[in-house]
Amino acid sequence: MEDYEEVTDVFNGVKVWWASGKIPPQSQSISWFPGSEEKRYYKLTFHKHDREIITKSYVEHVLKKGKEIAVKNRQRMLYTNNPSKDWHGWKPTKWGNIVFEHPSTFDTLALDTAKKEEIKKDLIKFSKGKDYYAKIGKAWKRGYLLYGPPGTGKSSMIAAMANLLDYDVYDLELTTIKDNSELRMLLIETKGKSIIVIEDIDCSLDLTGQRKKRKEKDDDEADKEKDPISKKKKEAEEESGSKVTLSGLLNVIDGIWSACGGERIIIFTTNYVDKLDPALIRRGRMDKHIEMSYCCFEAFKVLARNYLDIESHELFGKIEELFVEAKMSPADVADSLMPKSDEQDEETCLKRLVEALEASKEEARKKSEEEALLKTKDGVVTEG
Ligand SMILES: Nc1ncnc2c1ncn2[C@@H]1O[C@H](COP(=O)(O)OP(=O)(O)OP(=O)(O)O)[C@@H](O)[C@H]1O
Repeated sequence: MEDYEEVTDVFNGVKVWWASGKIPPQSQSISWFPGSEEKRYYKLTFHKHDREIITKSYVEHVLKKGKEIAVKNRQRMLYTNNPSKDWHGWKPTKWGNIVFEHPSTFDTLALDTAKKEEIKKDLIKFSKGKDYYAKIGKAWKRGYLLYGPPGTGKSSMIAAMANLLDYDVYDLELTTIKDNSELRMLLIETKGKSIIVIEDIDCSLDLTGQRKKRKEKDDDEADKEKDPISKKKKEAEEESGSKVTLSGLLNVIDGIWSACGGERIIIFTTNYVDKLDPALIRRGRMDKHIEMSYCCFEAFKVLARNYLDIESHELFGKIEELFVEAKMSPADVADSLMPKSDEQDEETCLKRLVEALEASKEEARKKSEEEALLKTKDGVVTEG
């Protein structure tokens, strides 16, 4: 309401009158904060015989609606954890934050429609589950594991989830956390109505190997030197000096953090789901596993609508055929579909995609031929 504005409202058939006003500052001194002493107020007027309904229900209703509107209008934040050397000083700096404005939504996400609906329903059920979680005696949290090759939309999915639920996002970078107690301090500081994301969990730390037996570990060392992911992991670990362990992470997820308030979603992403320790991703911890896979024709149609504003085209038939064998990530499909200049029309972009799909199909064919050849060779060697 503007200053000195008057409005009427009707609640369960009862009419009330609201007026806004303000009390000017008492002192005339110059303040660093202009308007800080000015007091705004609202005056509510109603008939005497409606007193009971107003004091018992209406005021409560107004406060509840007010809170809902405030949540809807609030700016959502993207938090990232600062290295612990920056945690001290005149203001708390464990988490740095910027306004979260990622445009991805479930409408713009290229994904099988049934899968999309299932995920949306799951999220909405969770967000409305306060009483249910209290009734069954479980912490109000839910874990998701998003896995799939690079560029299949894992980050876009997280943004779409945050936008659907109006949650903040905490992007937790494990490699800059010194040890388990720092991890605990960070997670305790997160607020409700938030999504905590640990991206590329397989690369963050050597979380996967912690539970292996010593001997098995030693045997693995030689292989690790050859494997690029293990090598990257080892380098990250050595560089950061982080001592966060798998058991530390699990303790925080299951333990103290669960007990201190609710409505948190935790998401792990990985490109290599097979490499994760089963303890990390078992149901109960990661309640829902979502595979983000290569683009299919249905997902392509969403991208064509987003990028070119088209629902159909004569090239769609050919593109549908090519998607049966070609393996392209939605990110690569999106790149082909995006006009690179004003002269490029939908035809040019679709033709570019057809070429890319044909190249990918050819690559897939060669690969399977090579694999078949290797299998035959193996057979000959065994027989010999
Ligand atoms: N399923 C999708 N729907 C819509 N856009 C997508 C999808 N997948 C990828 N994209 C597009 O490709 C870009 C990269 O995707 P994104 O970062 O979400 O992939 P990712 O799976 O998180 O990749 P990485 O594993 O490399 O982190 C996005 O900015 C988006 O424009």
